[in-house]
Amino acid sequence: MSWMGISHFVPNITMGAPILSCVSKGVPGIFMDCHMMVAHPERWVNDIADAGGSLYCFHLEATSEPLLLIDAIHERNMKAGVAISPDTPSTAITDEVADAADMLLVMTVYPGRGGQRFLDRCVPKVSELRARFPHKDIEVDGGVGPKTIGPCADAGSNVIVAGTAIFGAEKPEEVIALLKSTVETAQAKAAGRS
Ligand SMILES: O=C(CO)[C@@H](O)[C@H](O)COP(=O)(O)O
Repeated sequence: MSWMGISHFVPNITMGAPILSCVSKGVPGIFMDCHMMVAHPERWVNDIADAGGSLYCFHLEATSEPLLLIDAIHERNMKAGVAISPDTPSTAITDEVADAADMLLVMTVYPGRGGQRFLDRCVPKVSELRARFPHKDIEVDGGVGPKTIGPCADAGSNVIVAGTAIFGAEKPEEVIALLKSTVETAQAKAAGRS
């Protein structure tokens, strides 16, 4: 599987397991990328799996046993994501953890709320992870929109979370199209270089 061929776009909505359950019933087959900005992420794996979660992304800072947690997520047939907050270096994600995970998430704002300013200083972490893991899904989340997607895409991010940029837009579909096309163009450029 080549990351060059993968590009997800994830509209960001804050919700818990009961709402996920309703969404999964109402939209059968929907891929629900669940970013768990919680302490003790081990506690919620079963609830999210039962509610129809597709990917369970936990914060590396919130667990001392990331490999066991990834196993528990996989046992419930979900993909596993590993997130790092702005002050955590990319090197905190060991090769072993990255190999076990399905996706790595570089937060480009501090976890907590939407509408924060994009932190440019997090972008080099995307490049570092892309260099180490050419085939891994790498997500960015926080302050991503038409003005900030370029550096994320060029750094090698192929999974984009956007909240304010979409839900605050007059024409959300145009923003979505722009985010997607920026990632696709960057991927095509990177493929030409390799
Ligand atoms: O929840 C978080 C950060 O706490 C992020 O997922 C943001 O909510 C993304 O929203 P925007 O920054 O795109 O508005």
